[in-house]
Amino acid sequence: MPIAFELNNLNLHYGSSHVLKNINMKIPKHHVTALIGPSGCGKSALLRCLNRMNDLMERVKTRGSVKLEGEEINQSSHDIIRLRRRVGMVFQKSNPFPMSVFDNVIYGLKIAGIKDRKVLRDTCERCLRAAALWDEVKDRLHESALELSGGQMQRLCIARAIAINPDVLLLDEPCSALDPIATGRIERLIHDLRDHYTLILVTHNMQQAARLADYTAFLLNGELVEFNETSTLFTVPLERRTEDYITGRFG
Ligand SMILES: Nc1ncnc2c1ncn2[C@@H]1O[C@H](COP(=O)(O)OP(=O)(O)OP(=O)(O)O)[C@@H](O)[C@H]1O
Repeated sequence: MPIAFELNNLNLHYGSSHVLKNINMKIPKHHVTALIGPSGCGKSALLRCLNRMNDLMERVKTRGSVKLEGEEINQSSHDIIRLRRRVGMVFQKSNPFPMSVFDNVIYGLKIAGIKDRKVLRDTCERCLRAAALWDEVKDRLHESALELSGGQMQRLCIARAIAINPDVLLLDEPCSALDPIATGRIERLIHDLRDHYTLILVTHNMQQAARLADYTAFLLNGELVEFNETSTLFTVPLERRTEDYITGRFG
């Protein structure tokens, strides 16, 4: 199976705390992989290793190898701008820019110097359709994005992330601030996007991981305890610690 990311002996320290411990995993391409585990176990830290967002933090030290399609990204000489173009990110709290819906979606293209109005218009429509938002906003493209609902804002952030044609989308608890209806829409969207992108999802919600993910990784205290097909991990976990977590005995 084609692999998007390959992690070998990945270690991360924030100051004196050892947050990720010898992580080894291969994340399949064009599938949904969920990262689950109790609060503070290192899910977001691991996600941030995949587009080097940890570099923005102070007193952080990353050791080991992270390869994206065979290319080492965890070295200072790696082109971070290119990496972040290939690996888009959507956060827990949607963060539309204070500008119109249209300008939000095409923001990355404008930064890249694309000015052709037709290209910008077509990209905007294509990405809003892909994010299942077009019908709701097609008559409000030039209104402020800050007037959208929370769920619409989150889909707008997904549209903005895919406008620059990434290979991978990192989703850090994208539904945690949403009601069940908006969550359902985002879940359907994630399901549909897997044909075109590699999706890696941090979630607190085990039902969500079970519904959406092809593969699930269970982390505990910075260790990768188990990484398997979701159906296997939730029905016949190999590790006692996984079983205890998914059956609610701790966490
Ligand atoms: N900027 C930082 N500086 C120092 N320590 C940090 C920083 N960010 C996170 N940590 C610590 O790293 C560990 C892992 O944090 P991380 O946010 O990855 O956990 P998580 O599994 O995503 O948790 P949650 O589910 O609560 O979001 C925690 O102990 C946390 O306190």
